[in-house]
Amino acid sequence: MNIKNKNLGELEELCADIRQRIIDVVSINGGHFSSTLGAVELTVAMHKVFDVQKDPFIFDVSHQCYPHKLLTGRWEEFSTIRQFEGLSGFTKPKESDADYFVAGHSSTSISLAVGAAKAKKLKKEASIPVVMIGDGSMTAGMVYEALNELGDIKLPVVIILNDNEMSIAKPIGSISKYLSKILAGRFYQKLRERIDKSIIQKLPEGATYLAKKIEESMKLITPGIIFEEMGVDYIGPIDGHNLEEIIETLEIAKSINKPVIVHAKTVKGKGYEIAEGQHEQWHGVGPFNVETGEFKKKASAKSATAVFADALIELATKYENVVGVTAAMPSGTGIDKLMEKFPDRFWDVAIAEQHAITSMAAMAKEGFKPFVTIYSTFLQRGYDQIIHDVCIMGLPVVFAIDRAGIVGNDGETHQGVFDISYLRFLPNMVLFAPRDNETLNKAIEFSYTLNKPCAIRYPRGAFAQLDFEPSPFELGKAEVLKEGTSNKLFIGYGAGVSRAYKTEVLHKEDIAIVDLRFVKPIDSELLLKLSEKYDDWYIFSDSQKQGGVASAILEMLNENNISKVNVTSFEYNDIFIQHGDTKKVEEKLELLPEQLVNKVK
Ligand SMILES: Cc1ncc(C[n+]2csc(CCOP(=O)(O)OP(=O)(O)O)c2C)c(N)n1
Ligand SMILES: CC(=O)[C@@H](O)[C@H](O)COP(=O)(O)O
Ligand SMILES: [Mg+2]
Repeated sequence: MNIKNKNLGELEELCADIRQRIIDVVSINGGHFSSTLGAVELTVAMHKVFDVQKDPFIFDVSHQCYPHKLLTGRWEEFSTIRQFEGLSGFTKPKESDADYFVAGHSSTSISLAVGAAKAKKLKKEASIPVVMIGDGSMTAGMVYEALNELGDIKLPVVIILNDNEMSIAKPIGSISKYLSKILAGRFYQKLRERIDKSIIQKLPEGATYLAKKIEESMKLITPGIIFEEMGVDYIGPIDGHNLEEIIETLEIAKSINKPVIVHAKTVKGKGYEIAEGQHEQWHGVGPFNVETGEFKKKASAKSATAVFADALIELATKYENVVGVTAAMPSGTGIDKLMEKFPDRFWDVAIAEQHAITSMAAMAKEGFKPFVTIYSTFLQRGYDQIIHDVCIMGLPVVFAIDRAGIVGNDGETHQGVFDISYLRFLPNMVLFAPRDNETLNKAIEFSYTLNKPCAIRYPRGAFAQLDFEPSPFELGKAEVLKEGTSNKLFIGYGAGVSRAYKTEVLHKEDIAIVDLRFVKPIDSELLLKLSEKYDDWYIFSDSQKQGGVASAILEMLNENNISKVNVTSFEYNDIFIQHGDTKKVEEKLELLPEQLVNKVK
């Protein structure tokens, strides 16, 4: 859609249409709602002032990119957003040239802009990267690594800081307090403008030293001093819903040919009154009734997250040295309940996965039992910290890995499929997984007794319930759930156990089922014994095949010179898994029990 020739009134009408389209579609499909509604005017202004054909438009996290999708040829297709084989909920260059990069994890945008600006300069292309980043995403370290270089090399980059005073939950830390102070202090901005007009501009020509001194002292009352001191100009705060003000400001920012932050104050959920303001539940939503704001799907079974949180509350009540963190996902990980009950022992550290891990490593050294509660996908951010600060030291940090396996509509940036592969080869690390709610309780109990780093994984949503008696975990011990009369053996890990079980039920033969429980250390004693009885092994696990559970089993068999066993892995094979309803995605991957049973046959 070319909006360059539209006047202010037409652009305002367009904003209203965009909002309506978002409300209509997200109320049916679900999606990231309040962030995207709050970014409508900023996005329209970006498209008015910059040229998406030549200026990289970079959306941080990109969960707020729906208006951008609507403005770049995806108005009709928007009804498929986050659906299987439909539009992605995030930016995705394969979907449109207007999407500069895939994003889904936060705080990468300014680094991308720095790289893009360097490239454009070398290629002698006239182009200005434009970033949109939220206040929550400004808490992560990568942002400051990028600003550190940007303020030094001073390439032209326009950073729109979309400040709605919210992360998913309430924002945490001194950066967010600082930004709020700026928002409260528009007075200083006015004062600065007045000093500029009444003093500096009236100085006689040649009084550059004096002008510089006044300019420097004014920085002390400049709202964005922290950015200015880093070498990046600051303009703001402006009203991020006032189209005229935004367009004017972006024109200035574009013209100065230097790195600049435009600080815009916005309201999350703007335009849908029920969601307006600081309401965490409107960040990411399921289908809802537009009239009443009531969510349509009620959770039926208790989620693994809720089971985990209750188990941890019990543990923390029993043992005072139990502590824990979340990196900006308090409700997503269930840690909100622990922060409420034990405010001195559980923390939200903002979007700072690396810091979360290393700070908990130190707590472990001091004799505490820390739980790093984190989504599988976001644990990737803290990989060096796991190795360098936890595993080398052999510290008893528990990684409670939520959203393991396919997460559904968020898609490839958020699937929790790599954790086993990237953790399994780390010395000192113990990896185990519960198969259902009862064994999740047992897993948490067991984790307390381990004096080593360990990781427990569990899925998004609820476990399928199984009827097997939950026995306590014992280090490196698997469990035979059922013997069989055929020569086949089903081995499940975590939520894979229930898939193995469902497949067995559909099969005509009587097949043995083992819950592996530990992928590291693996129960070689039991598996070697089973190799005498069963020749065809099938591995069920919600994890990447390469380096995953079947890999661990094959390594063990190879080390023990067992060649008579055929191993078939029903893990994900070397693929970034796309978005959509989990069942549809699994069907496409041919991983539904009714599909697996045919493969086994
Ligand atoms: C590395 C990483 N950690 C956590 C998240 C989960 N997450 C997605 S959006 C978000 C909040 C971002 O807040 P902000 O940037 O202010 O955007 P808003 O939704 O307020 O517009 C969080 C924590 C993520 N995407 N990436
Ligand atoms: C954009 C982002 O990273 C989060 O909002 C994420 O989509 C939350 O996922 P859950 O819905 O699984 O908590
Ligand atoms: Mg925000």
